[in-house]
Amino acid sequence: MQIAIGSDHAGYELKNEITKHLEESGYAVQDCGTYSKESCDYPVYGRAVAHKVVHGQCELGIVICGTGVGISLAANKVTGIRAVVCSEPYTAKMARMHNDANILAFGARVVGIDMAKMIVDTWLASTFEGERHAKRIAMIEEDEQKS
Ligand SMILES: O=C(CO)[C@H](O)[C@H](O)[C@H](O)COP(=O)(O)O
Repeated sequence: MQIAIGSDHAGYELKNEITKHLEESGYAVQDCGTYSKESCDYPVYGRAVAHKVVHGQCELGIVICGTGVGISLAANKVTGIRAVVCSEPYTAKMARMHNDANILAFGARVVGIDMAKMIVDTWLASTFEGERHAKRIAMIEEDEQKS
């Protein structure tokens, strides 16, 4: 599976750790930047990961900033993206099972490396349940088309 990953400067080091973890777990990772700890703007990287996902170059995406908030807001501006901020595995699991989240976000200033790995592993191991949840996702998509 191809996974797109991106971060701003605040998430740069955690992005590298998570990339290594994903590759060791057998995933192919497309790194959308940033590529240093120099201060930069999270919308650039949230958008880049979101485009990889909506254009089918990657099945899923992971975005990291200080809190996960800014970069997920940016990703969610791209039609078809459902990005969620998760600080623990339960929300990550439900975000896949009920919300079919196609981008996972978290904050490098919020979670440590071990928690981040648990969040990522749980999210990737979970699958969308469909049924009543599919109807609700369709409602969100309908609203997206209207706005
Ligand atoms: O968007 C954010 C806040 O929700 C992220 O945490 C950013 O990484 C943060 O704003 C960057 O802050 P900095 O003071 O420029 O390092």
